[in-house]
Amino acid sequence: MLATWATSLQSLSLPHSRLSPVPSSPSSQLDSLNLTTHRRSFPGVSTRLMTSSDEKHRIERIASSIRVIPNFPKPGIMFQDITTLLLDPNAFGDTVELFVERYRDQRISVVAGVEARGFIFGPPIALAIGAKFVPLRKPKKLPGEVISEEYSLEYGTDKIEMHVGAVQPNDRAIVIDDLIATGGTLCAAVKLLERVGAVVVECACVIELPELNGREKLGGIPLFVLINRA
Ligand SMILES: O=P(O)(O)OC[C@H]1O[C@H](OP(=O)(O)OP(=O)(O)O)[C@H](O)[C@@H]1O
Ligand SMILES: Nc1ncnc2[nH]cnc12
Repeated sequence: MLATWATSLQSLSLPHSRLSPVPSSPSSQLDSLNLTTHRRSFPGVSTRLMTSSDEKHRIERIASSIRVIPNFPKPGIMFQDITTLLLDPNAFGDTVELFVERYRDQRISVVAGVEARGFIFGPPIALAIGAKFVPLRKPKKLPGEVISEEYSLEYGTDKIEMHVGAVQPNDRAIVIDDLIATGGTLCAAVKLLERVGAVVVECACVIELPELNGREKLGGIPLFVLINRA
């Protein structure tokens, strides 16, 4: 099987201090079945309680929906193509739902999505957990005043930018992208948020390429992923 599912998903209790544990008592489980005002439902995302076999099934469905294209965009790269995941409403809905289950009770006020593919997963998660969505964009795309962070690519450098005023000191943020490879992009995203005083609770991706050790670049910020790909 190409996919493995992250051990952190087997239990939704979290191993680090920035994220408070997901409630597990019978009463809080009942609470989690009730839609509150900030937990609006939307197509494909339910609020039922999940068992670990449900989670495994959903993650396998997500993993099998992601197409791998060898040698794109250059020789030697196994490109993880999430556009095929988007063609499958069940897999897309499951993906969003797994993130919503993890973050809905964590008092997250900002979901920051990295251009371009973080713009696909971030907004439905933000809507479902009642947080604002903040786009982190490639240079010269945002019209207002911005702050920028440069980061290294395999060859050369790139930059991402965020609007001044979009995030306030003491906002509690998560950063969403489709994939972490070397970690340079997420590291720059974390720096942007921390520069304006936000607490970055966690970074979250659909896919991790663990051989590239990207999570080590995150300076202690936890990383949550659904799928590891060799
Ligand atoms: O961990 P890293 O080595 O930084 O790489 C991960 C980034 O690479 C891809 O985006 P890309 O830069 O290809 O931009 P795109 O989404 O606009 O195609 C991916 O969507 C991540 O954002
Ligand atoms: N292998 C890969 N597939 C998709 N996006 C990527 N970004 C960096 N490496 C990637």
